Amino acid sequence: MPNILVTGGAGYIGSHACKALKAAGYTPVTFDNLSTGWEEAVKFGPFEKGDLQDRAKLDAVFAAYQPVAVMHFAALTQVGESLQLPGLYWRNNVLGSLNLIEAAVAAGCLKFVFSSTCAVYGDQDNVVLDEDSAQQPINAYSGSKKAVEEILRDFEASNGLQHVVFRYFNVAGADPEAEVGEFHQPETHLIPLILDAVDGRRDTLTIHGTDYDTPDGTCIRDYVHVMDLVEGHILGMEWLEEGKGSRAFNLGTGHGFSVREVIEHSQTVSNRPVPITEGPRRPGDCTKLVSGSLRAKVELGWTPQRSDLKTMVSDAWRWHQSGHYEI
Ligand SMILES: NC(=O)c1ccc[n+]([C@@H]2O[C@H](COP(=O)([O-])OP(=O)(O)OC[C@H]3O[C@@H](n4cnc5c(N)ncnc54)[C@H](O)[C@@H]3O)[C@@H](O)[C@H]2O)c1
Ligand SMILES: O=c1ccn([C@@H]2O[C@H](COP(=O)(O)OP(=O)(O)O[C@H]3O[C@H](CO)[C@@H](O)[C@H](O)[C@H]3O)[C@@H](O)[C@H]2O)c(=O)[nH]1
Repeated sequence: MPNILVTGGAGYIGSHACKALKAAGYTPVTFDNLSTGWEEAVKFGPFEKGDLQDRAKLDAVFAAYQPVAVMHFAALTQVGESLQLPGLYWRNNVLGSLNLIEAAVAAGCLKFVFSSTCAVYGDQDNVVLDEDSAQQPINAYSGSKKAVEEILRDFEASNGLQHVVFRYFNVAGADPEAEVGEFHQPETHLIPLILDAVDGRRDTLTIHGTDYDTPDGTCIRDYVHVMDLVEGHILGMEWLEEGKGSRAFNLGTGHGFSVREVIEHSQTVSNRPVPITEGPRRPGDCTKLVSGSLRAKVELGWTPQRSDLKTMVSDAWRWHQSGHYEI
């Protein structure tokens, strides 16, 4: 089975990608420093503990496993933290990615799949966000992702690095078999926080801002199921294997849900009330992020199967109740 180097394979999305890669006939080799990930989540292939900034370790891993491609999920991902600590984000996400890209090119591994974000488009109200939309990041996190996209383009020009960039909208849900799921410490993502409030792990869910220019005053996001998202990555790998060249794809459903709508669905799925508190806006948040593109569907043949809100919350709830890595 061909090896794929999966950076961030101990994290939320990377661990689901490893499961999908194994099912598709690849061996996922996880490279992760466990800064926000969990060794218990590495279940589907070998684990190499290491930091993206350790070039010698990266070179050794490329030499040992001879991966045919890289899937690069490893990053720091909290918008709020990136506003407080921009240097940390630029160093970890940009210098770390540059190191990885240089190591891949040096090893002759010229197929690269990168986790970017719809947040690279910034706060563009009433604009359809397609892959050609202007990129106007409003925080260091999304700025770091835009920078890595640019680095990839430069290494394509210089070394022929073929890359697929996926700009995710809000990733949600969990493996329906609950082998892996979402667990961040601290958690900042809406759905797991709602479920924590539902089952008493926290007192309340604070709604970050109720005065946005949206129908119910709360932010709107486009939620996509993590299993659908990682299936998109398998299609992205096949795209590169078929020599179709570098391309950027949004991965979202095109349907937006407000924070209050997500809370309502969570009450229905869990059949329990969600205790809420209305709080101020969270710095760095955009009002509305919804994908306006069918490119992944049309060109990759990506057909999301589980990305309706009820299924996403149900799968997250099942995982939530099955026990976490850290117990
Ligand atoms: N979760 C979302 O909704 C979302 C949306 C858009 C984009 N993304 C992107 O998807 C990717 C995965 O996100 P996630 O939600 O799974 O995050 P996560 O924190 O669960 O996983 C990230 C993993 O990367 C590892 N890591 C971080 N820095 C590293 C370094 N320097 N060296 C080695 N390993 C390192 C962490 O230990 C962790 O296991 C990230 O690149 C993120 O920016 C996520
Ligand atoms: O306790 C909470 C947590 C979140 N929210 C709101 O819920 C929405 C979604 O927030 P969250 O789940 O934290 O996701 P985002 O901040 O939208 O960011 C995610 O989605 C982005 C793409 O949209 C990615 O780039 C990021 O990595 C990923 O964390 C936002 O409006 C938040 O203000 C609350 O109201 N209360």
